[in-house]
Amino acid sequence: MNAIPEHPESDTELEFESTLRPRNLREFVGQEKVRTQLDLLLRAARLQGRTPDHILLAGPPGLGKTTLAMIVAEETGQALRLTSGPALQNAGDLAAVLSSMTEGEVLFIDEIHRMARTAEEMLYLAMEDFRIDIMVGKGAGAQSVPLDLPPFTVVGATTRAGLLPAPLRDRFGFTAHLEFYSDAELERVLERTARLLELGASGAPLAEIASRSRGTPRIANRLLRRVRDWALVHQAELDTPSAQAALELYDVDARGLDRLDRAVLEALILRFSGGPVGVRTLAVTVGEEAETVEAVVEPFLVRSGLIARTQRGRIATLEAYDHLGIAPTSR
Ligand SMILES: Nc1ncnc2c1ncn2[C@@H]1O[C@H](COP(=O)(O)OP(=O)(O)OP(=O)(O)O)[C@@H](O)[C@H]1O
Repeated sequence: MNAIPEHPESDTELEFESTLRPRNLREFVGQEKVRTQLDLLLRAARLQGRTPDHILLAGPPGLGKTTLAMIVAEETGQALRLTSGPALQNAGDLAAVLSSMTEGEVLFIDEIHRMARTAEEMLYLAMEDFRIDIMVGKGAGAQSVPLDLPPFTVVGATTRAGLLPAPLRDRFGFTAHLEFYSDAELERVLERTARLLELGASGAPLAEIASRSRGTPRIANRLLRRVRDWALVHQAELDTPSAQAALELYDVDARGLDRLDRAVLEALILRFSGGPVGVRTLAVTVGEEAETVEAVVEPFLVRSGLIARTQRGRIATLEAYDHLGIAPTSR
């Protein structure tokens, strides 16, 4: 299991995240291209006095999708409604949300790829024509009653854009592909967080944390908090040795791999002779959900050059053997 979980788990973690969220596009660090594209889209809508087009945000967890949805609402001066794919398990669940939307509101649907098919079909119509058909009554007497909706903007977020059916993908006027952050960008995220938390830290220790944060702001902020705890308990400065000691304690290695990443790599090398092997088989071997391995572990390990995707499955690279200190001759 992850020592530093990918998703916020406790109320304090959630509260911590929400206090750190940038409130507008200027405060949002990195993702230059997406920021420029989004800024243009919002400004054009404002100039034309209309609601912005629907927006799809795609990318691994913790890169800022929820934050961007909140920024869209903030920048358009509208309220944000939050729901998620798993909460929309039938058309009725979605109808309840849509029928109470007011003009211009922003509807954020997290994990939109996990909606039920019937809800998805209702959403196509709502996004395209701002209309839904509601079933009233049951059995032979059931009737479909059309309901007009005011214009609104859907912001969908997904870690798996490929799983969205094409008709739904096509309803979005703009798809933003969020990329992992560079170490320099993460350092800027951490500088901002350190300032907001009044930690008085800058420079080298933040660079150390940034380089172990898997290109992900959520992880960077989380690790900073663990380092702060360590420095507090040991009555030490929040400096580079404190950062190294704290991160070692939480099993985050010099390249940012955590226990789950290493378990996947070790399984690939030791149990499957370096591959090729399917990602689902790897997930079962390490006792983790396939979706977590596919959406979180694999993109990071591929980006780090430690595993490669081939047509026949995943293979460990020489760098992976090197990183784990295993001789490639054991292949
Ligand atoms: N570009 C950024 N600049 C500064 N902080 C950021 C940025 N992106 C994300 N963060 C911070 O990282 C944390 C996680 O971001 P967010 O919840 O928006 O990610 P997400 O992509 O929606 O993740 P998930 O898909 O798991 O819900 C938040 O605390 C947010 O403040």
